[in-house]
Amino acid sequence: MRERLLAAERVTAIDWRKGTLRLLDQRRLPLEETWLSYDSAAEVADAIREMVVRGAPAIGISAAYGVVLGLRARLDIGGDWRAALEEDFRVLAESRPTAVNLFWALNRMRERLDRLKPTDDPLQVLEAEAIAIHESDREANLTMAQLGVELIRKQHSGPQKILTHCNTGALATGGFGTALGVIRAAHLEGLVERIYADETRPWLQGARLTAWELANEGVPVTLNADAAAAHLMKTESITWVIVGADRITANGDVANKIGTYQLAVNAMHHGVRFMVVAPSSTIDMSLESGDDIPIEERDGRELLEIGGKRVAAEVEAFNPVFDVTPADLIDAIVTERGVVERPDAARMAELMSRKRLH
Ligand SMILES: CSC[C@H]1O[C@H](OP(=O)(O)O)[C@H](O)[C@@H]1O
Repeated sequence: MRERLLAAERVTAIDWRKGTLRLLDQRRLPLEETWLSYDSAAEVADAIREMVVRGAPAIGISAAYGVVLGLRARLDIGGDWRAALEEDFRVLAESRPTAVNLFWALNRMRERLDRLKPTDDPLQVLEAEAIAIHESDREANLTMAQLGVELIRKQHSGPQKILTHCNTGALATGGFGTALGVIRAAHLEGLVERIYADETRPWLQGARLTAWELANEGVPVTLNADAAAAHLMKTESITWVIVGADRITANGDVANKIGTYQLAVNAMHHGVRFMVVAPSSTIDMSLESGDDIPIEERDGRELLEIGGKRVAAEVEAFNPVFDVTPADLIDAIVTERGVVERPDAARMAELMSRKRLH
């Protein structure tokens, strides 16, 4: 399956080449494929905040490259570059609050800096670390894709109708995707009859990104309004809801795109299995439960406007962009360390004690 997934790869969102970071501007997809170049940590922080690049793992990977850009600038200036670099770490850490992959990546870059030997070339070492973070995420996605397909096969044979939310594909990660990586692999294995993609208001990651990724690869996909998801579960024999995550806490609660929680409640009601797919860089064992996860609220204009054009009445808008699904509504969490079925604190701790499978 690995080889077929690699052969099927069409899309990437992050390009690090000869010391320059280029990001595919996801605000313009699917109508325009525009790449933007970045030369500083502050610019990368802006790109994350403005969702040029989005998706928990992709945010972490981009921030890691942002640290390298900051380091190069500080070294060029000279002086106490290590102290000056703290400003770059700060602006990157303040870009978005919920996806723990951002903080995981920044901590990993900081730890690598702290292990520098006097003979090391800081720029070379940090660039290698950022590239390793990027490549490790792609590898994790390949591993999770295989584990997710095995989980589907364990419950169902033949083509399935699967519903997914937001975008968890190559655009949200270092490649292949998390939930969408499982869906890609399931399609390659003949396990997909149809994918139902929630449009995912207000930013429309499903309508603009997931539908685009899947259509590009000939995966049968139908776009549906978020409000149609429960009706689809009731009338269309959907067997799985498969989603990503932005932060998973020690007890297995999952923060993900707004609308995920109501999908899980409806999935429970309709006997649809609920799978979360995320690398262990999304797991935050320092938080006991989902109650502790900071939930990002974005500008209400994302609700009041579409494509920059006002569509709503002149009213206040409430725009939290994540919600928390309790562990007891989740059938399985798939990571590159293995699968946790019926997640709880003990099972999450056991998972995190395991080595990565790749
Ligand atoms: C591969 S996880 C992607 C995760 O991130 C998305 O949020 P956003 O588009 O706001 O960055 C969404 O929660 C996805 O599940």
